[in-house]
Amino acid sequence: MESKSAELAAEQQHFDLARKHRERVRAELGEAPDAAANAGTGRRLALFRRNRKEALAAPEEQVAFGRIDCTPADPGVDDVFYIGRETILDDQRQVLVVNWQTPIGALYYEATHEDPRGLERKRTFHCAGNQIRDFDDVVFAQLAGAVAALDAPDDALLAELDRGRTGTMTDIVATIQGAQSRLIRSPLDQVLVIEGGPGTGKTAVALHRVSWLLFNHRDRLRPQDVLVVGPHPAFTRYIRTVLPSLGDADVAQLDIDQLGPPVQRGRPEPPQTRRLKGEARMARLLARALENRVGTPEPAERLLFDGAFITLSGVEVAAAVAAARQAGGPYAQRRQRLRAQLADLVRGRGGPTDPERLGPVENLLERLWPLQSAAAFLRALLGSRARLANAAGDEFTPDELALLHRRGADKLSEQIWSNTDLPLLDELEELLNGPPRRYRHIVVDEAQDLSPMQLRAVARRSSTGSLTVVGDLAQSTGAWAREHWGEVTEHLPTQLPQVVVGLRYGYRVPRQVYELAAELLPVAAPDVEPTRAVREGPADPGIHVVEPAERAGRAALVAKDHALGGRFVGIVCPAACRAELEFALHANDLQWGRADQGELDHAINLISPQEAKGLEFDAVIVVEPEEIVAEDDRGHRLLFVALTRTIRYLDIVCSGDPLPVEPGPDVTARIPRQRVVIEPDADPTVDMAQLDRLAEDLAALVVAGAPVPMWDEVLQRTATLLDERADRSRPSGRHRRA
Ligand SMILES: Nc1ncnc2c1ncn2[C@@H]1O[C@H](COP(=O)(O)OP(=O)(O)OP(=O)(O)O)[C@@H](O)[C@H]1O
Repeated sequence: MESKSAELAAEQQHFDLARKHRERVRAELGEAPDAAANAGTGRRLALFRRNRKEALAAPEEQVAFGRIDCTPADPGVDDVFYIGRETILDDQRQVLVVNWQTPIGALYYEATHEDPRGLERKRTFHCAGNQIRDFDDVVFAQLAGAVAALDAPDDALLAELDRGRTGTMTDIVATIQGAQSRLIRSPLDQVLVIEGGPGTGKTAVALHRVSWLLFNHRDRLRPQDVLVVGPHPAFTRYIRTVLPSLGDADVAQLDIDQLGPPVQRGRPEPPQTRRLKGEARMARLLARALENRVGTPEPAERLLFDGAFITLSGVEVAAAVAAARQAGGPYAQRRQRLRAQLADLVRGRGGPTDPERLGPVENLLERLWPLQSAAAFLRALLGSRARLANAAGDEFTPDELALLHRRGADKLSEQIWSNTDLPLLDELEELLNGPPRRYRHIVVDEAQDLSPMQLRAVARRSSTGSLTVVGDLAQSTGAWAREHWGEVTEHLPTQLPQVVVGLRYGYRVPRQVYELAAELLPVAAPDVEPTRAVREGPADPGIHVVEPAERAGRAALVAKDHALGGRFVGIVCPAACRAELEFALHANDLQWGRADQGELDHAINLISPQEAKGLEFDAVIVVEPEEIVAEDDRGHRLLFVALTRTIRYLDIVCSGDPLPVEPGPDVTARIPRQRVVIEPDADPTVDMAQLDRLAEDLAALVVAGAPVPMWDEVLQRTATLLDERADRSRPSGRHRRA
């Protein structure tokens, strides 16, 4: 047998050769002459070359991450394949490296001791750039006695998971696990629901599935045919570089609110209204309300053309309206049809034919079938009790209609919309003008929280019914917290089979942290199976129980400590503690990123528990779990989400119960995880300049977070929050505002 150093040298020779040919291709793509017959083709060729070139791995990157040795069909003939991000051929078109997306690539990920898939050996390379440092072998034939070892994660995976995090997700091509690979490669023509606990790789799998589908269904799917929908802007920013790094730059990635029209947002709403406006029966209410806008003709319609009247009988106009009502298609298209019929009637009576002279027809049309925009229509509908009642049918009670009713802004341009208005506007847009741009495959992440109206907005963008739906019922919160996937899939296209498949191994959350978070599961989601954490963390969770007045200062100090250690930090903070925390960060001269503005670009980032969904950090500080639990009807799930955002360190800073699991005794006593002991600082002293800066920051927050007409409301709410805080921090209440 060859010595390891001889083998390493031979492997390095292969890596060097493959790299040489990859660089040859790069040079050729840069130099290829413009042989196109015309300018359009030339542009397309140039674009193709640019995309091809951008898709090539960087010159310093390793050419392959693995190698498989197949059992040779002919004895004496080696069947060895190197697996990498892209296929590399030499100048004789001999394959030096095989793309991970090919069926041969699948063998690398999916061979197991139980089913070696015809492999003798699987080799994993450890490299610095294109320089091989070492490799590990799994020799399948020798595994009979060492099966258990395979259950443990391999070194390459552990090294990848230990890598420090930043504000952007990276691809996992080199370490895709068998179960993940099978989901990535499952058929295009289905609604595939990928479920699994936090950090099982659902998002990563869904994105790699997009790349795999694009590669393997080139004939049916172009990058422009795929849409990825995420829960909020910070998530979209977090995942945005994965697909481009896999060579698929042109896939649309939007957050769910971007599916609606671009209107001014930020209107708050009570939970019952949010719930009601998300229901599917709202679609029927809108459709009826729109049909109700169609008018009834007079018994005789007299139209004045150039000084002479033409009379159309009410019966014939009503027949034209009825025909337009019954014709299929969107409102605007049926309006066109009515216009044409009215013009025909006028022409039949000797009226003008020139469209320029058909003003009276336009007036009649506008009275019978008024032109509508989605926003103007919805503002008028929600602002009128009578219109709501007329459209309600027997589906809404008077109390429900009262929840929907609200006074609209005086001008449409000043209207502020809530998030639950957006799918209504989108629905109306389709009723008025027809379907939006459609896609052949759609990925929906964090789908467990979407309302039926939001799911309808996704479904109407699907031209084929092919979807990848990603989520976790144990993390389902908000007005539409779900218990079963059927509650989600019933609102999605049904022409293709619907399949729910689970991922069971947790790659993000260290064992110690997951065990703590999983104590919530019996209350949060009793039917959900816990995941199996694949690795240990560097430390037990730190529990800091402090006086209320110290809470924010302590959280800021813990964050600072982690940031100084070079870690990417997320502070998950309930709304009730947000202001005090911003104050404390400020007082400690710490800069922070704001997830509510889609920013995760600082060492320390401040996020709400709702915004935490889908994100991850090296170190997470969860502030006041009791408040997080109080923030949602499924508050234990919200806390579960918050606790499972860390890839390494977790700290809980609170003055109440660090793990409010109900029913049960105070858990402080039974948590043996007192890792961090930071001596509490004296109250931060604040000078006037600091107060000015704080005021400026607050003003900037208001300016960035809400349009001008809402400022009063925001400030009033802020005052209420401050009053509440003052009550809690100073029981005497002597500093309360008058
Ligand atoms: N096979 C793998 N190799 C390396 N890293 C992996 C692998 N699978 C998952 N990860 C990493 O684990 C982390 C969690 O993955 P991901 O965000 O996709 O999980 P998730 O199931 O969507 O989590 P959540 O439900 O909390 O949003 C990410 O950092 C991801 O890169």
